[in-house]
Amino acid sequence: MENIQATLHKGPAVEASRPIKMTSKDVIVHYGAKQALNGITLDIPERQVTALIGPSGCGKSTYLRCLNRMNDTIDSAKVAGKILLDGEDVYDPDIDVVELRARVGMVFQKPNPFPKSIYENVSYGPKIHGLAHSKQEMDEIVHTSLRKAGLWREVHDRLDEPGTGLSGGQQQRLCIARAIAVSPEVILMDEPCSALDPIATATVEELIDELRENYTIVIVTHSMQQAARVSQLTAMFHLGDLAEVGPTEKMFSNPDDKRTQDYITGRFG
Ligand SMILES: Nc1ncnc2c1ncn2[C@@H]1O[C@H](COP(=O)(O)OP(=O)(O)OP(=O)(O)O)[C@@H](O)[C@H]1O
Repeated sequence: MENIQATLHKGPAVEASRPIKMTSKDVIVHYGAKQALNGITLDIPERQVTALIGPSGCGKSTYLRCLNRMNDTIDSAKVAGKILLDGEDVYDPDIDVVELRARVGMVFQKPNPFPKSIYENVSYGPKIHGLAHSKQEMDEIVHTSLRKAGLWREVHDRLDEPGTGLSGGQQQRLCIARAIAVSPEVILMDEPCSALDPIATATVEELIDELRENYTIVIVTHSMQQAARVSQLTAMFHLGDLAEVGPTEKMFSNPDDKRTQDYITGRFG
């Protein structure tokens, strides 16, 4: 616990009055007969990093996937309850899911660039969403996204080379550039550093800290040091329940719930 306290982010703590970007109310998820989430009610503050922590199998990824309806792609998954983005029900039948996933983008555990050039990896989303009307506009989007993802300096002279030829950390930042290219409001990250070495992890963590200026970020992480370093709000999941949510500093120094206390001191998980 002392170690984690030493790594706590020294930036501004979560502001009590921060506007709420996404809200979930009583979210229940079943995979077939198995219940994975038991009724999650959680507010995600705008332009902050919210970390989802908890032992393996407690439902963190399931919850994350509800936020942009990625669970729709799993046949056995049934989602109940409400999830609102700026007050709008993301499960409303009139919602265009492709549009929703542009507004609420996702970065996965394993970097997954398309087997295409660096340029095409970033331009693909803007192309299908019709965001550029000329080659010049597309170049601008691609270059800006790569800059925001902290990758421009490393790749600007080889945009035509395959994205899969980059290092793991660069590939993950390429995936972040790809998410940024369609101007998302929220970026969901499911253990984005678990396949990366410590140096690439530090670079991605610094990037997450910069990105929160413009984007709302929700990150699933197994690393409590990472949650402490990058997030302002931490939500602790346990066996499909939300055990506790609070400012990261408080969660790692003085949690209210015994399950959080036990988890962060390594008693289980
Ligand atoms: N596609 C699926 N089909 C059936 N059950 C699933 C599926 N995905 C997850 N589950 C189950 O739902 C529960 C929650 O899983 P989930 O992956 O959300 O947890 P997690 O906290 O993200 O775990 P981890 O930290 O190990 O990634 C687990 O019991 C898991 O086995």
